Amino acid sequence: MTSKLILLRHGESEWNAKNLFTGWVDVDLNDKGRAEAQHGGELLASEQLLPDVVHTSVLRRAIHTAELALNAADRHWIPVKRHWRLNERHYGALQGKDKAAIREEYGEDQFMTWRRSYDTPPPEQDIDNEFSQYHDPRYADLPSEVRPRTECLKDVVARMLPYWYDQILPDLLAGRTVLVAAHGNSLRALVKHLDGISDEEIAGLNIPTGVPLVYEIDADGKPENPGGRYLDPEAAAASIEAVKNQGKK
Ligand SMILES: O=C(O)[C@@H](CO)OP(=O)(O)O
Repeated sequence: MTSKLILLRHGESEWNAKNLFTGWVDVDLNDKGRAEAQHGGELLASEQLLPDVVHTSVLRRAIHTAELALNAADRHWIPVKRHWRLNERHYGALQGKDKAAIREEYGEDQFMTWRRSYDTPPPEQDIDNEFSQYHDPRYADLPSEVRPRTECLKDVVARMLPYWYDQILPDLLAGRTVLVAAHGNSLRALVKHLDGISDEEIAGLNIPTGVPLVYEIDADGKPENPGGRYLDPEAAAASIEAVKNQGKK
């Protein structure tokens, strides 16, 4: 028996369009992002991939993407589970900064190390910075040492995996079709785990906005179709290219 796992990165956000490092800043979708989310849901409906449960982060760009996609698939009524462990990577002191300006100031190597290396986090963010979430009430129950001030992808894998094993995988093993609406880097962390991608190779993997990626998960929690299947491969390729080139003027 296999179950269907659908990964959906949120549609374009206001800060994706402005080329700003976002991380845990709670930025909303723009019009293009809303249209992408709706289109993602239409693709699900046309393939009869109908989620039984949805897991999202606690950030509105993922929450709204899930709502728009499920509405388009007529599945707006399914149970929702939200958790900070699915949040975007915390981008530390880079949150709110212009990607092209950072690339210019620090050079391509440092810029790409901060963006895509597996284990080098950006500098820590001051907890009183205007783009810090340290005092945000939605994280009030988290012990202060768990509230990130910066994260590399390795940190995201470590905080995301307990949620995978405790919440998402049990839904799949119960035979449910599961939608995970999340973020570029939290989904890179999950895909790295599912496909067994090495720490080096994961640097080259980007997730497109708003295009469902479907895995068939077996009874051991492993994909029967490694790499998954994008429901709109052309749109996925175009969006992957755009994500890759962020920060280039
Ligand atoms: O700014 C961010 O939070 C992420 C996702 O939009 O960007 P990047 O692709 O550079 O990791």
